[in-house]
Amino acid sequence: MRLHEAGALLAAECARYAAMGWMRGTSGNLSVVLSRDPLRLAVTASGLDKGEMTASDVAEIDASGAPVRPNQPTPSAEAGLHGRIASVSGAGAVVHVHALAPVLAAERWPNAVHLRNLEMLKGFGRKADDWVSIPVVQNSQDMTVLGDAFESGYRADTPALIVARHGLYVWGSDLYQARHRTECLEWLLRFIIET
Ligand SMILES: CSCCC(=O)C(=O)COP(=O)(O)O
Ligand SMILES: [Zn+2]
Repeated sequence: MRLHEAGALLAAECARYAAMGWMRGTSGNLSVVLSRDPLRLAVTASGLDKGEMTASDVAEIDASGAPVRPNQPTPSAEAGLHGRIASVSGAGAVVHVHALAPVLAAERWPNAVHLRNLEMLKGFGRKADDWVSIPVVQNSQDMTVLGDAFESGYRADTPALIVARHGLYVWGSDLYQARHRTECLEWLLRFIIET
């Protein structure tokens, strides 16, 4: 996929998340894999209103989150974690939203949020009666620290990470699978808090 095509997809997806209230202010960021070897991702630009993105508001980064082209927008401050997640998991797209439910759940369960016996787990790629634990890591401004915390708790069957007092990461084979998983997991986290 070319960078401009990826930018158009990312802008459209951001508009959907913003409409759901999960990218308030300038929060949240998205990425999609452009190539696997070497790993290159298109990631949303930093500090913009994600509900107003255009196809040009995107940067190409490597696996460490470093920009690989001159004269492009500044990549998301969280680009390094996107690169790490895509590298470790093999995902084709990574979603980061600032929905409230994951942050509330992490306050209540600071190590992992456990889910079971819920039909919506099927929308997260699991069986309804699986035991599913969403890992929680402490927030950090250092993406290497966050990436190490992610990797130490990584399980291939659990494509999500809650960053305490910050937000939610979810990944999938493409932006659509990642969105469907994000929507279902947000529902599950809301359910577990409210019950
Ligand atoms: C109020 S948003 C704080 C930064 C953040 O957590 C985020 O998701 C957005 O950062 P970006 O650099 O991608 O705009
Ligand atoms: Zn964030």
